[in-house]
Parts: sequence; C-alpha cells; structure tokens
Amino acid sequence: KNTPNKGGKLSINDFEIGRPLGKGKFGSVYLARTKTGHFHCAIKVLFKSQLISGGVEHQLEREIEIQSHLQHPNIIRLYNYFWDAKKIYLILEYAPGGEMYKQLTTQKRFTEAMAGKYMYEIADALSYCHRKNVIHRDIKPENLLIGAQGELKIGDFGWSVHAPSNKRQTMCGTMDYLPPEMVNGNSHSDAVDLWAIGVLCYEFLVGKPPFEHENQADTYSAIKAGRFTYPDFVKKGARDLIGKLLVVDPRRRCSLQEVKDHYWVTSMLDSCRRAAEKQKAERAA
Ligand SMILES: Cc1nn(C)cc1-c1nc2c(-c3cnn(Cc4ccccc4)c3)c(Cl)cnc2[nH]1
Repeated sequence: KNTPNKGGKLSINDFEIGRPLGKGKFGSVYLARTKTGHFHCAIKVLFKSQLISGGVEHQLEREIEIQSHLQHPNIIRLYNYFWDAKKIYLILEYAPGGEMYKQLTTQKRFTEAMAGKYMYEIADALSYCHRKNVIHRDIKPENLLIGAQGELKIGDFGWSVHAPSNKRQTMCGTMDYLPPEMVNGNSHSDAVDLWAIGVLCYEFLVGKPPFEHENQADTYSAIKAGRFTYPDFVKKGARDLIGKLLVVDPRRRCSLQEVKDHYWVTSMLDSCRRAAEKQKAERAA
C-alpha cells in the first residue's frame, strides 16, 4: 500500500522497482526510483540466507563500510542501505550508461582517446581510494559502469553480481587481472591496482587482456614473468604507459599520479575534451 513511510525509516515501500539490471549468486540489482521525487537509483537486493550460507556477511559489512564513505565522480555512490526479515537492500547510484564490459564487447576495442580518458578517470578514482587506504583489488571491465556523460564509474567493491547477459566464461574468478605478487601468494599492497589498470588499458586498446592463454598454467607463468606482446596497432604512447604499469616488481610500478600526468593520457584527454567541445558547438549551432 502506498502510505508514506512513518517515522522516516527507509524501507522498500519508499521505492518503485523497475527492470532487473544485474543478477547474481547473492541477489540482484534493479532499477528503482523513490516514490517521492522520482529519484532514480539502483537497488541491490541480497538474500540474508545466501549471504550466511556463502559465509560472506562480514565481506558485505566491509564493502558497505567502505563504499558508503567514498564520494567521487568515478565511483558508484552507496547512498544508503536497510534490511527486512529476509533481505538486505543497498541503495546505489544509477549509472545510465550500463556496463563497461558490454561496451567493450560490442565495440571489440576502444579508440586511443576513449582508453586514455578512461585511464585518467580510473587513476583519479583509485588515487582517491588509496588516499583513504582502500585497495580495490578487483579492477576489471566487469566491475566498471558508465555514467550519464560517458564517464567511467567503479561499480562494485568486491561484490560483483552477474548481469543477465552471459559474461565472459572465465568471468567468475578470471585470473587475467591478478598481479605476480598475488599469483605467488605474497602479501599485496595498493600496487595491485596499478597492475590491474595496466591490464585494463591493454584490454581497452586490444580487446583482450595481455596474459590470456588457453590454459591457466600458461596464464600464470606469463603473469609471473610479466611476458606479453602488443599487436602492431598499439602506438608508442600507450605502450610506454602500459610498460610502466605491467612491471613484475610492485615497487617499480609507476604511481597513479604519474598515470594522470602521463603524456599519452593527457594528450588523449585533451582530444576527448576537444571532441566534446566540437560536439557541443555543433549541437548549439
Ligand atoms: C546493466 C545496465 N544497463 N544499463 C543501461 C544501465 C545498467 C546499470 N546497471 C547498474 C548497476 C548494476 C547492475 N548490475 N550490477 C552488478 C554489476 C556491478 C558492476 C559491473 C556490472 C554489473 C550493478 C548499478 Cl550498481 C548501478 N547502475 C547501473 N546501471
């Protein structure tokens, strides 16, 4: 019934639920809007029973704790959460552009301008996280979304649910993004995110990750050796940046600030901004 909620306690009755956006092991994500004000959001519904049988309730607490305190234009906001007898509801920022992974699959690979802009945005988001002592540890296209202005949004802090579409076969537990120190079982630092954005940049430009091999053993050995090759169409500037991130020794990887200041990233960012200006001028004309 549509009685406004009493006493201000937020509940699912304050929202109108729309189509499913993502489905997964522990629950689903729905498009939703508030009954008052029609504010659009994404509601992630998780089943307590499955969280407990999955032994992941503490991970959820940590993810909520982390994501509710992060406020950055390239990170999906966690506005609020509440629960009822059987479920936990996370009220998340809605990203109208959908999943980065789907964009990449459809386009096969991104232009240098798009890849460079995305690299700036994710480096900015991660340096914000690292300043708050948060390591993402799970950067990959499946965990990225696209905002209303086509900007990259880190969509999930370790709680990825699978969208209805069938994702990459190796999706659950793809190890393409694992850095050598994690493959070797060594302790890891925020440098794991540096390695992951090196893999991401390569995949944005090439359409597949650099260490992908038929069998796991070859992927592991390629990662541990930092062994990969570029197709001819990958240009010098991009190779320079990727080469500074895909460094086996985590201490020798370039910093997020160096990614943001990298000559290839800044020149791609400028060309994106010029293209956007031109588009805006044409629309206004
Ligand atoms: C799907 C989809 N298509 N379109 C047009 C918009 C969306 C959309 N989905 C979301 C979603 C959404 C849905 N599922 N998931 C799980 C997930 C997490 C990270 C990457 C991918 C999937 C998140 C969110 Cl939280 C927030 N905003 C979203 N927007």
